[in-house]
Amino acid sequence: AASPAPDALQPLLATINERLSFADQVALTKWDSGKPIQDTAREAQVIANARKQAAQQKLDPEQAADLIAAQIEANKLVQYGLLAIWQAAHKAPDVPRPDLNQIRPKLDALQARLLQQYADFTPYRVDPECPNWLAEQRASLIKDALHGQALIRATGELCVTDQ
Ligand SMILES: O=C(O)C(=O)C[C@]1(C(=O)O)C=C[C@@H](O)C=C1
Repeated sequence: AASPAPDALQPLLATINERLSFADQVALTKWDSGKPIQDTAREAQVIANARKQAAQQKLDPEQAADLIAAQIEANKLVQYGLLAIWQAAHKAPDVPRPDLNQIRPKLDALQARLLQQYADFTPYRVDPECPNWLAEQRASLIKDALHGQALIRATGELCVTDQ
């Protein structure tokens, strides 16, 4: 029988999903401000933080950077998708939203946990069952097509299928 998913996977996916869920709030601030979704300087800062944090967590800085880069790509995928929907509708949801400078510290705050959980899962990335575990556990987190695609993007490099 196939081996069950390691305990390290579920918390990692929960944190990946938590980070992704901030994309909706970020997109609303960008709708309001008209600022571009892409903020290259901020991305460089987030990734530089990941490299620094990796050193403290027995994690290869390049792998930490790659993981966070995938999270940023997934975040933008949600934002572009939502902005396109709101543009077509000429309106965005009328819900209260924090400022971008209140959301960014929340993204920063979960990053150490995300990297720790990634470090804990690292030995299982090469397991031949990894893609099956991922497919199974992702399914329960998907709330709609857009966020589903983004979660697929966010976790697209978690399993190492050849080397
Ligand atoms: O902070 C922002 O402005 C975001 O849109 C969030 C985020 C991220 O995922 O960290 C994504 C896209 C930007 O290019 C920079 C950072």
